[in-house]
Order: sequence, then structure tokens, then C-alpha cells
Amino acid sequence: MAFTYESLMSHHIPEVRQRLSKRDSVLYALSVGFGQDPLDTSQLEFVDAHRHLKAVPMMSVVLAHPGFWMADPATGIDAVRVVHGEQRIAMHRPLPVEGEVIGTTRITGLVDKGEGRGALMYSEKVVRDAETGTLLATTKSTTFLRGNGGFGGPPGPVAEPHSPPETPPDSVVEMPTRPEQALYYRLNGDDNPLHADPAVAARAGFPRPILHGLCTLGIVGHALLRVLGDYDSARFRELAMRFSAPVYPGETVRVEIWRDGSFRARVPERDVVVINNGRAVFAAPEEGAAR
Ligand SMILES: CCCCCCC[C@@H](O)CC(=O)SCCNC(=O)CCNC(=O)[C@H](O)C(C)(C)COP(=O)(O)OP(=O)(O)OC[C@H]1O[C@@H](n2cnc3c(N)ncnc32)[C@H](O)[C@@H]1OP(=O)(O)O
Repeated sequence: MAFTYESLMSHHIPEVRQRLSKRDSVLYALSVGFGQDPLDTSQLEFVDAHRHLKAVPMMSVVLAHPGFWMADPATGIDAVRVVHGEQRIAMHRPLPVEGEVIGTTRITGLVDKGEGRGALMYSEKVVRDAETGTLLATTKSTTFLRGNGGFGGPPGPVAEPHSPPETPPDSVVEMPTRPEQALYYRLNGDDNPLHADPAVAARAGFPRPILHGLCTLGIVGHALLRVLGDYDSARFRELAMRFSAPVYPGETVRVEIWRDGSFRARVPERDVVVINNGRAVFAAPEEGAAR
């Protein structure tokens, strides 16, 4: 049964508590490609638990995540045709590598793009330290519900995405992905079968399983952390991006970065822009450790 504006807006997503170990942080970092250069000791700080381990800030998107709750038929969402449209992260404190976190997720808005076009679902997750209640991160998602257009909801409001400058980028970084990248990334608890099962991918209209949008986000986030943050994770503050085309595991993600924090990414093998309208904010080096 399809949803109405009221039924989906009032859908309750249970709070999630997650006990976090160093292994979780290392797994996340490896699953978005950290450690591929064994001579780069800056990367090893995120993947070698025997060092003074640091968490990749983009890991906030998988922490205390409610899983693929949209697959519940009670929601009325056509889950096979769902794709991730946009993602934002606001970082309030550096993430711990051990401890317990609580994630509270809620649906914050719905937009009807019309029959045959789809619907946008906005959601927000707030991540706190379970012991102290300290706010760690707020992550905001736009889910493009390709199979649910024309449900009778409002046509807006839709926020204008950030436009990158028209000048050439100041840095270009090539990030390889592995053929089994999505299978590693799933181990973070992101278990939508679209990323692993060829039959589900075909039903969704893709020739093979596609990479999780949030895996691409982690890979692009790695490039941003290197270029704009000099691998100092405490300097990362904000990120916003739009997923403009799917990435297939095994492809290269070429990240184009401007000094003002704007970014975009393309897959050179197909010359397709896969991430657009990107904007990242990093604090100055002296402000990084100040919180
Ligand atoms: C934390 C939980 C989050 C939930 C995660 C969901 C589960 C995950 O497991 C699924 C995934 O990870 S999928 C992988 C990542 N995402 C993708 O690969 C999607 C890539 N993008 C597309 O396919 C198309 O851009 C597409 C389909 C998004 C839009 O394509 P088109 O219809 O061709 O777009 P277009 O005609 O150009 O525009 C239509 C209107 O929509 C707006 N728009 C375009 N791209 C958008 C996007 N990415 N996000 C939000 N809005 C978008 C356009 O502005 C346009 O608006 P208007 O009608 O006002 O002009």
C-alpha cells in the first residue's frame, strides 16, 4: 500500500544504541579505501589499531544507523527503487573510537515530484555519546523515492544545492575503488541488497549492483580530508553533496576540489559526474584541536 504524507511523516524509527570498538572504526576506514597506500603513515592512523587510532569523521553516517528500515512494507515505500539523493554532515565533536553512541533518526520532510518522477524524503539523524549525552554529529539525508511520485504531497520546499565555481579546480585526486568495495562497506550495517544482489539491482534498473552512496561519500571525504584538512580529522566541520549518478564498484572516483571547499567527483572511465554541488568546511589548523 502506498503512503500518504501524514502516514510517512509520522512513521517512527526506533532509537539505536551502538557499542563502538576500535574494530568498527578500522573496518569503516578500510571500507572507504583508507590504507591503500602502505607508505602513507597519515592514513595508517585511521586503520592501524596499534597506533593512536583516530575515527574518520564521515563514519558519523553509519554510527547508530537504523539500517534499511525503508524495506518494511508498512512504510509504503517502493524500497527497490530508492536511491540516495543528497547527504549532509555537521560535526560537533571528534568521534570516539570506543564507547557507546545513540542515534535518533526522524523523517523531517516529504516532497512530491509528481507521478513517474518520484518523491524526496528528508531525514535527520542525531548522534550522541551515550554516557555523557554530548552531541557528536548531525547527519541529514535526502532519499529519492523513484517509485513513489504522485502520492499527493507538497511540491516543495526544495533547497537550492551549492554551485561549485566555474574556474578549474585547485586539486584533483584519483581514488580507486575495489570490485568488492560494496561488499566490504555492507559490513558497516548498511545492508540494502541493491549493493550486493544482481537480481535486485536489475529490478532497480541497473546492470549490476551499485556502490552505496555513503561509501562514495567516505571515499570523497578521504580526498577532502587529505587536501583540505591535512589528515587532521579534528578540523572537519561540515559536508554537503548531491549524488548525481551511480558509481559501480571497481571504478575510479576522480575528486575535483576548490580551495573554498567546493567539490565535485566524476568517474573518468565513463566521464560521468557522480557527485555534484559539494561543499566542505574545515577549521584552520590551530582551531582543530580546540574542541
Ligand atoms: C542515511 C539513509 C539514506 C538513504 C539511502 C538509500 C539507500 C541506499 O542504500 C541507496 C544508495 O546508496 S543509491 C547510490 C547512491 N545514489 C545514486 O547513485 C543516485 C544517483 N543519482 C541519480 O540516479 C539521479 O540523479 C536521480 C535519480 C537522483 C535523479 O535523476 P533525474 O530524475 O534524472 O534528475 P533530474 O531530471 O535531473 O532532476 C529531477 C528533479 O530532481 C532534482 N534532483 C536531481 N538530482 C537530485 C538528487 N541527487 N537529490 C535530490 N534532488 C535531485 C532536480 O533538481 C530536479 O528538480 P526540479 O524538478 O525542481 O527541477
